[in-house]
Amino acid sequence: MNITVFHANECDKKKCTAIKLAKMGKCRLVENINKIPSGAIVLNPYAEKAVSYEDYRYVQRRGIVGLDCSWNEVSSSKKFFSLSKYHRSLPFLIATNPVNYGKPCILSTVEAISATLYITRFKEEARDLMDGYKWGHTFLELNHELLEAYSEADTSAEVVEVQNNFLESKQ
Ligand SMILES: C[S@@+](CC[C@H](N)C(=O)[O-])C[C@H]1O[C@@H](n2cnc3c(N)ncnc32)[C@H](O)[C@@H]1O
Repeated sequence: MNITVFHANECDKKKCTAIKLAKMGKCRLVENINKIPSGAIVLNPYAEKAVSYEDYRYVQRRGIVGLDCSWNEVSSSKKFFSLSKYHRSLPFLIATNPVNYGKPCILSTVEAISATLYITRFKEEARDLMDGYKWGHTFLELNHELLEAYSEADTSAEVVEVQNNFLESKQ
C-alpha cells in the first residue's frame, strides 16, 4: 500500500503521528508538495466529497496522502487542492489520539489514513497501521459501528447518508 504524508514541519515532533508512522516504515514522508503521487486520494477535511468504497481502485493503485501540517494551514491554504483531483474528507468519526481525544472529525494523520483504509475495505491494513500506537485500538473500537457501516456503503453519497442518519439518531 502506497501511503505518503506531506510533512510541513509544523508539528511537535514527539507527538507527530506521521513521523512515528515513517519511523515504523509504514509511510513515506515528503517535504515538497510536488512529490505527492498524482492520482492518489488526498485527505483534506475541507474536501466536498467523502471517502467511500468508490475510491478503492485509487487507493489500491495510487495510494493515500495525508497532509501533516497545522490545522490553520490546511484550512487557509488552497494550494493543496491543486495537488490531485481526488480530495476526500472523512465522515463523522471521533479522535482517540492524546492531543484531540474525544473530538469529532479532528483526526490525527494516522487516524485519518487508517479510517480511509477501513472505509475502502482494506481493513487488515487499517488495523496494521494502528497497531503501532498505544491508543490505536481504541480508535477502531470506539468508531467500530460507524466504520463498519461506512465500509458497507458503496458510494460517497451513501456514506454521507449513513453519517446523517447516525447524527440524527443522536439528537
Ligand atoms: C492537520 S494534520 C495534524 C498533524 C499532526 N501532527 C498529527 O500527528 O496528526 C491531520 C491531517 O489528517 C487528515 N485528516 C484529519 N481529519 C480529517 C478529516 N476529517 N477528513 C479528512 N482528512 C482528515 C488531513 O490530511 C489532515 O491534514
